[in-house]
Amino acid sequence: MGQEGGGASGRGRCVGRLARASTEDGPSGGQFGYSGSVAAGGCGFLGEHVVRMLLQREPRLSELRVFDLHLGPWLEELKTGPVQVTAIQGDVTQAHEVAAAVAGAHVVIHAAGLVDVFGRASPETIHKVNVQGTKNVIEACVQTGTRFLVYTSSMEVVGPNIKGHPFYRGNEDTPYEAVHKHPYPCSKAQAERLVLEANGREVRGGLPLVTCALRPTGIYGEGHQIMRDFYHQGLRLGGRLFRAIPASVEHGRVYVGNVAWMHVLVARELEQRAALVGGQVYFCYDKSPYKSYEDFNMEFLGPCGLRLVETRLLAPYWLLMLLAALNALLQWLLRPLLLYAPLLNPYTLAVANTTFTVSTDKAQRHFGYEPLFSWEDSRTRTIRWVQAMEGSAQ
Ligand SMILES: NC(=O)c1ccc[n+]([C@@H]2O[C@H](COP(=O)([O-])OP(=O)(O)OC[C@H]3O[C@@H](n4cnc5c(N)ncnc54)[C@H](O)[C@@H]3O)[C@@H](O)[C@H]2O)c1
Ligand SMILES: C[C@@H](CO)CCC[C@@H](C)[C@H]1CC[C@H]2[C@@H]3[C@H](O)C=C4C[C@@H](O)CC[C@]4(C)[C@H]3CC[C@]12C
Repeated sequence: MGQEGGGASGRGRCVGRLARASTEDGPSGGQFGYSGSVAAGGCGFLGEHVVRMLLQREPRLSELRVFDLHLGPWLEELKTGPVQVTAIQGDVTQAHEVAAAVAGAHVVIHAAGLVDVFGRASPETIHKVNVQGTKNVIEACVQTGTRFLVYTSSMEVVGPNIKGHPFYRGNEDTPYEAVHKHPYPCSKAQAERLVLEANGREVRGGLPLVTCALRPTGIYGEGHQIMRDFYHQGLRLGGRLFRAIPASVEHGRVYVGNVAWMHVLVARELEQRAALVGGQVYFCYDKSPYKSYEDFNMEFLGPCGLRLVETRLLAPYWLLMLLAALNALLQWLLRPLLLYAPLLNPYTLAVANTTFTVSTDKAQRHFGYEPLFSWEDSRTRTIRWVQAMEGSAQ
């Protein structure tokens, strides 16, 4: 699955039936049927799976608009199918572009966002894309009369918090001291609140908006950039990765296909179950095992030839904290000259080193969600994807 930000097409260029978002030449409300959907961020890691899942598993769908800042070349292959797929290059921070893309759609799945816990983007940019962008999506629904909105939130809206409190097999009602300091979780928490508060707002035509938020834990699967990074790092280190986090720290993970399926299902069910689902949050879950972040990655990287070397004596936690702090300092010092954004920083270390796992059936109870992919399927698909990567150790 392609997910590189750049995509093949530059701003304003076309892939398939493609439009540049604008209120003048964008899709018009009358052009699309009742079953039209918008997948915002539809060319990202999760977004691509959502797009493909909608096309495979949503029989009522007649038209799909894929809205993204960077369009992927893979959209080309979708134009031959029975559903009318319109790729729209646009920016969620531009209200008029969002409104043009949303006009006349039945439902919007908003998975567009700036996912950055490494300090690549400024806090202002993260806020603009994740918070202002979400405001724009909500206002577009209200102004154009789109009634159903599914927002991709994140586990980080809850935690882990900076105090390192464990969230062990928690659910949507588990009390937890959510403390947001980092720009990314702050932005996701604000955006989620906006989406939930918008539930019940009157949209054009007089009917109420129905919204909900899905909170994935760490997503894995085909197209996962960080998995790719770890794999290449392991190859560079002679087929080894070094354990940095105790195996006892559990990190919640969920397969991308199941996260996509949950989005498609809730988008379908929002209309019939508006009173129950509207204004609700749901963790994304499946049967993936509870493991540490590194042990979980080894489920895929192990069969691809990498091994995890135990280094507790070589790398005690205080040393990791020191390295993370050093990385943060270097990032700040080098900022005027270059972008230094390694995986390890005080925030990522805290997230990786704090137990955060969910155990819930809320999505099953509210809208009949069952994981589409078993753990064995999810694992096999992810391993095949890693093996197919160039430079495989196999
Ligand atoms: N990856 C995870 O583990 C994870 C976990 C929980 C929640 N999430 C959430 O899921 C969503 C998707 O994440 P992902 O991992 O697929 O990230 P991603 O970066 O692969 O996808 C995000 C997509 O949004 C698009 N985008 C970014 N800025 C935009 C803008 N200004 N206008 C229009 N499109 C824009 C990007 O081009 C990209 O295609 C995000 O909202 C993220 O917060 C991800
Ligand atoms: C100490 C390192 C030695 O191997 C390991 C560092 C791993 C970190 C880079 C990742 C550990 C946990 C990840 C996050 C988590 O899976 C959930 C997320 C939620 C989502 O909304 C965005 C991505 C992320 C923050 C994810 C990012 C990478 C980790 C911090």
